[in-house]
Amino acid sequence: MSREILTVAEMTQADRQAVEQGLSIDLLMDRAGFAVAEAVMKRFPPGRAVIWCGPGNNGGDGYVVARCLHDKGWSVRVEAAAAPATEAAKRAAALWKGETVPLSPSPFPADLYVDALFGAGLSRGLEGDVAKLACACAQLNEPVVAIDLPSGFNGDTGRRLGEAVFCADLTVTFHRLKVGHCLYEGRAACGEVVVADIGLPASEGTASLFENTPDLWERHFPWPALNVHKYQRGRLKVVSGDAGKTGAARLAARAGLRIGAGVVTLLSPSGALAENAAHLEAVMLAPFESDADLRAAGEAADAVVIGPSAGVGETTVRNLFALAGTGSALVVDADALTSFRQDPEALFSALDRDDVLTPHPGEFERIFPGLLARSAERISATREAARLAGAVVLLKGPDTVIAAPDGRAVVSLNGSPWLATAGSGDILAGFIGGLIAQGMTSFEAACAGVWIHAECGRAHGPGLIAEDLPNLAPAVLAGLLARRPSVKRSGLASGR
Ligand SMILES: NC(=O)C1=CN([C@@H]2O[C@H](COP(=O)(O)OP(=O)(O)OC[C@H]3O[C@@H](n4cnc5c(N)ncnc54)[C@H](OP(=O)(O)O)[C@@H]3O)[C@@H](O)[C@H]2O)[C@@H](O)CC1
Ligand SMILES: Nc1ncnc2c1ncn2[C@@H]1O[C@H](COP(=O)(O)OP(=O)(O)O)[C@@H](O)[C@H]1O
Ligand SMILES: [K+]
Repeated sequence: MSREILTVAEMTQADRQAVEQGLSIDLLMDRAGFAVAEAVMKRFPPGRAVIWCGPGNNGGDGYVVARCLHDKGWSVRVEAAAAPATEAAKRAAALWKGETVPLSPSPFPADLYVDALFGAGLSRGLEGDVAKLACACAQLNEPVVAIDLPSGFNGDTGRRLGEAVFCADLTVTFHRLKVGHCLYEGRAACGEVVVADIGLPASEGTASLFENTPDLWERHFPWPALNVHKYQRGRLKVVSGDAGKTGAARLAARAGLRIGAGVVTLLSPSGALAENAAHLEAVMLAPFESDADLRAAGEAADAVVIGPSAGVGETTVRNLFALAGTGSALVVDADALTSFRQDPEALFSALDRDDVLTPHPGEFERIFPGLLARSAERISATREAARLAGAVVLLKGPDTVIAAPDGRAVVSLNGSPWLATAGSGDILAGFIGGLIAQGMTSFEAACAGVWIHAECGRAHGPGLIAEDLPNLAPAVLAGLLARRPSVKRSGLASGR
């Protein structure tokens, strides 16, 4: 099942629906606290726990955790930042039979700490002793478990509400992931994230944001038919830069071939032909002299990647216009984006809805100046960018976001810093181009490309360089193929 990511308002709505359907807040709080205690007991041996409780329902959950852990033999100390202020929290606190002491700004010695101060709906920064404790919390060697979200973060943006924030090794949230778990810095502060089912009614159809998992796109993955020939597996072309700047395009071309495009051709300026020829085997090579040549090449392709080391300037602008007029879908990356920094509108008017822009934040700023800074977070910025461009936009980074002009949006959670290496974005462009060439729709190809790219990065880990990524794709693809229910019937499993 694909995982929905909710805003705080959507979570409140789910909450309200549950109450309307007769579920009591006390029952939900009990289940929430029990789920946190269960997650704790699964990971940590019994010992001394300090529970930091806030005045709201997040604190209410904390009193339930205290009760559950105490019942299981833990030695529990409850520290309250303020007296319980909601009716449910008051009742939960009353059921805690142990002592409750005022919050200490420096952590009392313990084996484990629970941050039950504030949840994802927090609207202002931490202050006073709570803020002091947050700073001390960062220095703790013992595990910290956050209920819902580490306190101090905005659940809708992942941004800190003030200077001081808590950080955790484990975060247990309820019903669904919230945006604040998925975007940095909130994401970095969460540690492992567990989404506990507390019996809220399913909100299917209401969320407009999803985690990028194969469930979203694997039904449409372009596995080859048994009797396919190479041209039917898709024709991808990649535009090379001039002599001395050709490696990035070759990386993209190789990635496109690895992800399954049947025929991949590097379109090379004549002056770079010898250099490219010296480094290519299965990837084919075709020269171009003019934008008319490129137009003809674009007509005979299913997808074209333009941008990796293409060169910034008029030539790339002309080349993009030539390709944009053809029937092939474009993946517009790197220099092809930067070439339009003076006139992004010209790029947008040349694009179709099946084209994909793949900027990193620097390139994003060049073609959508100020948009990231004036948006609440990168998801709304990417959605707006897709609407403005009339194309799929993929904003790269540790929390890559993919958005379509119709408002669909997806966040990737499987990336790793090993991907932050020169040329890694070129491989991603090639993966996406290769999938589009095979007939996948552009939004799904972008999602699948990002997911596979990240899985390759994880599979390799330390020491990864961009050249490694295409060679890691076969194992990731094999894993995807094995998930396919009809894999035996397709004949692909046996390789017959
Ligand atoms: N959704 C669900 O289905 C379920 C949700 N559950 C749980 O409920 C939690 C949400 O509870 P919540 O709404 O009571 O919010 P929460 O963060 O506990 O406290 C807000 C309080 O803090 C106060 N306050 C705010 N900022 C402050 C500051 N900087 N410094 C000091 N005070 C500050 C603010 O006061 P005010 O702003 O009015 O002054 C208000 O009193 C959620 O995270 C989850 O754990 C579960 O029980 C199961 C079902
Ligand atoms: N810290 C990180 N965690 C996860 N992914 C990252 C991180 N930093 C970069 N990436 C990913 O690595 C790739 C880098 O692409 P890009 O910046 O275009 O590099 P290049 O231009 O060198 O190819 C993108 O897919 C991006 O999402
Ligand atoms: K919390």
